[in-house]
Amino acid sequence: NLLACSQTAKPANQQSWQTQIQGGSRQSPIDIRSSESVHDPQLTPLSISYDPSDCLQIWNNGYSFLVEFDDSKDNSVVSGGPLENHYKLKQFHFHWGAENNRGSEHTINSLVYPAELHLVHWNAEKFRTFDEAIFSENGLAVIGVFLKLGRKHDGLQKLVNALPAVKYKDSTVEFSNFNPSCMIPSCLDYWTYPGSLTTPPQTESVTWVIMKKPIEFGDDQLSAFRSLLFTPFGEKLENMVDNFRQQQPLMNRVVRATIL
Ligand SMILES: CCCCCNS(=O)(=O)c1cc(S(N)(=O)=O)ccc1C(=O)O
Ligand SMILES: [Zn+2]
Repeated sequence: NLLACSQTAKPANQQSWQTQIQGGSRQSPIDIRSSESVHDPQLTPLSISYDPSDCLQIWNNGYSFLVEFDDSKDNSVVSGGPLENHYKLKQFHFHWGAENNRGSEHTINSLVYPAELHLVHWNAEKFRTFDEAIFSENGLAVIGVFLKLGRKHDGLQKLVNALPAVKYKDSTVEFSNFNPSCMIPSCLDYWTYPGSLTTPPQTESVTWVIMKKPIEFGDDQLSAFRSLLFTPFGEKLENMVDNFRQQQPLMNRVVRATIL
């Protein structure tokens, strides 16, 4: 048959409506099914150490707000766990919903959280720049932390107070002396799996480390996230909400879990 078959067989769990990058086999986010995760006794605890003086600014990039760090030194790093090298903190950002029943990118047994924090790190032992690491195997390590509604998070309030200054797309405000360690849960148990960025270019360069326990934050703090805008000053007001990607097929990946 001269005509190439246009209907190549798709893996059973790959839906045609998934926003798959061409030929992507390890896309993020995913639903983590705890019963199918593999307890790996060789997974050591993560070693996380951040220097608040590396914190530089907050930037509304029209997709989320990024808190950016000075990655020219070796003071804010993560290592251990599934990571072969030490990775430097570049930025952290969040994903959240317009309503409390959606917002996180990863889910746990289909349980959705109202928001998810991503701390983006790059492998400074193997690559010279962040931009190089984005496009490289083992280039990035992103720590994901779920946020659930409850008590106000005192550490987060300093960040929330700065958000009105970055209401519009492309606005930036100086932001210093913030220690992201205050947003890491006290329980360091995690799941880990090989994945991708969840925003373009969705490169498959990320080792994901998803903390098992959520942190709590308050309704007013989530409302402050939702009062940011996707749009620049002077354009139609579009609230920055629902900035999460649809779940992607697991395909032939295994999610490993710690037994701490
Ligand atoms: C040069 C293009 C950079 C794209 C990736 N940048 S990033 O900091 O890794 C990032 C990661 C992620 S994610 N959700 O961690 O994959 C989301 C947004 C961004 C961003 O830059 O907006
Ligand atoms: Zn993210």
